[in-house]
Amino acid sequence: MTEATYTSKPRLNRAEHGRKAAPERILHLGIGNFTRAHQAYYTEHAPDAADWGIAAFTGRAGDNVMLDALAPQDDVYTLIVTNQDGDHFEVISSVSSIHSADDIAALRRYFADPNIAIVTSTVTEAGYMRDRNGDLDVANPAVAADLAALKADHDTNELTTIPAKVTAGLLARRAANAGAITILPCDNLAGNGAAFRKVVEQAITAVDPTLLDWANENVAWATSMVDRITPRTTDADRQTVADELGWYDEFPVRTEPFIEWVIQGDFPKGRPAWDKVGAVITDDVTPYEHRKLWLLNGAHTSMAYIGTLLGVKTVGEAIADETIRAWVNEWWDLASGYLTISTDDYRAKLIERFSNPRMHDSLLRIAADGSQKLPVRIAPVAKKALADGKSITPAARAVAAWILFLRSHGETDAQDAYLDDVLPLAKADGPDATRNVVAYLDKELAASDEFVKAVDEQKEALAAEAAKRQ
Ligand SMILES: NC(=O)c1ccc[n+]([C@@H]2O[C@H](COP(=O)([O-])OP(=O)(O)OC[C@H]3O[C@@H](n4cnc5c(N)ncnc54)[C@H](O)[C@@H]3O)[C@@H](O)[C@H]2O)c1
Ligand SMILES: O=P(O)(O)OC[C@@H](O)[C@@H](O)[C@H](O)[C@H](O)CO
Repeated sequence: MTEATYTSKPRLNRAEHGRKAAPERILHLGIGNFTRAHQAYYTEHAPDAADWGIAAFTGRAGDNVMLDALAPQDDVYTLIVTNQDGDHFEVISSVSSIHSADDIAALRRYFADPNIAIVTSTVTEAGYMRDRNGDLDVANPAVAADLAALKADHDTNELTTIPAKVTAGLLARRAANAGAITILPCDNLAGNGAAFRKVVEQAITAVDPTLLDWANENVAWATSMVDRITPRTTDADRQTVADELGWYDEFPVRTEPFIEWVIQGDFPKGRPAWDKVGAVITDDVTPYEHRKLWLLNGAHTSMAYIGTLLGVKTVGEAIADETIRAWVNEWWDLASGYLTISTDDYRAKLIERFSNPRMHDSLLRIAADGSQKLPVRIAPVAKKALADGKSITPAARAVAAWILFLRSHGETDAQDAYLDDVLPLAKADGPDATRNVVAYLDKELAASDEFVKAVDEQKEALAAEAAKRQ
């Protein structure tokens, strides 16, 4: 790339390039690139966009890069849609403000505001702070500290975990008599509404059980399937914006043309007319969630580890590799057997999306937090296949690739909220080593000799394939 000159351009700003900030009625937890390409895009395009602004918080303490980058440009940013034949640009203005994950006082104020109608989240699977049974992980020191602090003082500002923060927010909403609210998770997790509800209700029970009745009457738990592949921002994206639009945007976001949002739930205080701009409102989101999570995300997760082991860097390169593509198809054949909605066009579309030559989606982005992803993307299908006597090879291959990835990249590129737990397991040797690491993902799978043997076989097969390619 030629020398970057984007910082020499005038800064993107709301007054010149965007819309006036809309009144804040949506509270978002965990703003990242995906929120900006997806929920903020739908809200921007809704016919009632002028009535619905998003007040967003970063998800984790210290994750303030986006906050700092967008503040000098009034929280507006450039969305780059990567069409096959060129880029399409637009300025998104629907994020009215961004706050730090540490600003618990501000979070409380928003929850206590009766104008806030909806809370959305993209805090990653790890942000739910669940244990292996899907319960709130009270053994986690951060969770335990938050629950103790909030129990002792409902006004404490020393909170770091999402379930405790939401509990603090709901306590404030009850105290302010601010009325009903919808909580609408947008994380890649089947049944994200029920999963989020479970950990928040368990936090409430630990902190102040009297809040449970209030929450039952006032919180509408929605569930959603979200889809739009959104890679990390690069300097090349910043330069493209400067060259094509003439302004300096420190945090543009590049995404694909495809977009989907399927929502199940009630909105007692209203919602933007997202359905007028393509969002699907349904009574049963489950089939859509399984299709997306198993086919798209399951293939992503498999490719992330297999591809990295075989020296491939992006999704586009992985799907172009004949061997990896054949393995993805094998996974899709297996998973499709457990879906209740059609997959033929969906699979063809996925190949097209993964192959978009202008998207450079890094496998390492997708490889993050495998300890949280394999249990929801791969394990459910593996268990069904075992019970039905079907081939478990594609599922075992994904698990084997993750173990080998941790062994080879655990100290370098692997990012995982639970790395301290899984790395020693993955690196262990001995007769029960594979069973123990599989047990971290799923106890039922670990109890299956057939599955553990298949993972061992796939570890050998993948290592041989990697050696062949060197
Ligand atoms: N990028 C995509 O293609 C895509 C598509 C569909 C869904 N999603 C969902 O959005 C989430 C975020 O993806 P992104 O691309 O915006 O990532 P990002 O890195 O741009 O932003 C991640 C956000 O999540 C927060 N976060 C990360 N780990 C957390 C934790 N353990 N607890 C609380 N908050 C945490 C960060 O603070 C940040 O605000 C994904 O995990 C996924 O659930 C992403
Ligand atoms: O966002 P994650 O980390 O849960 O998963 C990584 C990718 O599989 C994911 O971001 C996809 O790109 C996305 O789910 C497409 O809609």
